[in-house]
Amino acid sequence: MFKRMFIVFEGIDGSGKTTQAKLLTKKLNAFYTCEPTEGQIGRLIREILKGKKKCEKETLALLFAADRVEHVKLIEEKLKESHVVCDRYLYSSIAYQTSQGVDEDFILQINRFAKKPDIVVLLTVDVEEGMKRLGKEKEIFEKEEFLKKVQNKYLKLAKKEGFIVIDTTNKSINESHEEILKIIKSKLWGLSNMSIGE
Ligand SMILES: Nc1ncnc2c1ncn2[C@@H]1O[C@H](COP(=O)(O)OP(=O)(O)OP(=O)(O)O)[C@@H](O)[C@H]1O
Ligand SMILES: Cc1cn([C@H]2C[C@H](O)[C@@H](COP(=O)(O)O)O2)c(=O)[nH]c1=O
Repeated sequence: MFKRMFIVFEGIDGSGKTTQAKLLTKKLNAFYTCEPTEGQIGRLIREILKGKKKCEKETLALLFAADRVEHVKLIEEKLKESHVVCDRYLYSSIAYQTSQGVDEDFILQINRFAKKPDIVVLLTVDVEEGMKRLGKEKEIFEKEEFLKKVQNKYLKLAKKEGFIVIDTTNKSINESHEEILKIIKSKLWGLSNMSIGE
């Protein structure tokens, strides 16, 4: 039977998520979306990430969860029409906010409404290489030591939850895309016997 897939890309800043999520979206004729969203809560989060506004780490965790409540509604709507490719989701909250020192159970509780993705792709990168790829205007989490902690947390989650893990460190954008596509195609065929782009 035909099933539309909810595919999530995760990884530290500079791992190549946006680039790869957009390439896959095009290939699958899917709907692309990201977190933080472009909505009013997402915009407030961006100001905090740029250091223009400050709040407690638990408040930030609650803002990400609130933004996600709105986002899940959109994702469910879009899944009626096509596959959905999402650039960051719940696992960003688990990896980043626990690395900031927020209690993991608190994060899981406030995100218990979150729809489970069908596939999660974790992109990894050597942290120094990832930092080099980023622009000059750094956001609050774009610091080497912090991102190492976040990546370790992601790798633990990947093992527990069965994410697809792809290292982009020494690969070109196209090489990473081909590797992702190959695995996603086999998963899609395995899950629903459907053809790509349907
Ligand atoms: N495999 C790669 N090799 C070299 N450069 C890359 C690779 N993948 C992405 N880039 C470049 O690195 C920069 C960051 O990529 P991208 O925005 O996709 O990363 P990201 O993981 O979404 O980062 P962020 O989380 O900070 O938004 C872009 O300029 C992109 O062109
Ligand atoms: C969804 C989500 C995001 N973050 C962090 C991770 C990044 O540092 C920024 C988002 O910026 P990007 O350019 O889209 O990578 O926000 C987080 O800490 N928690 C979350 O739930």
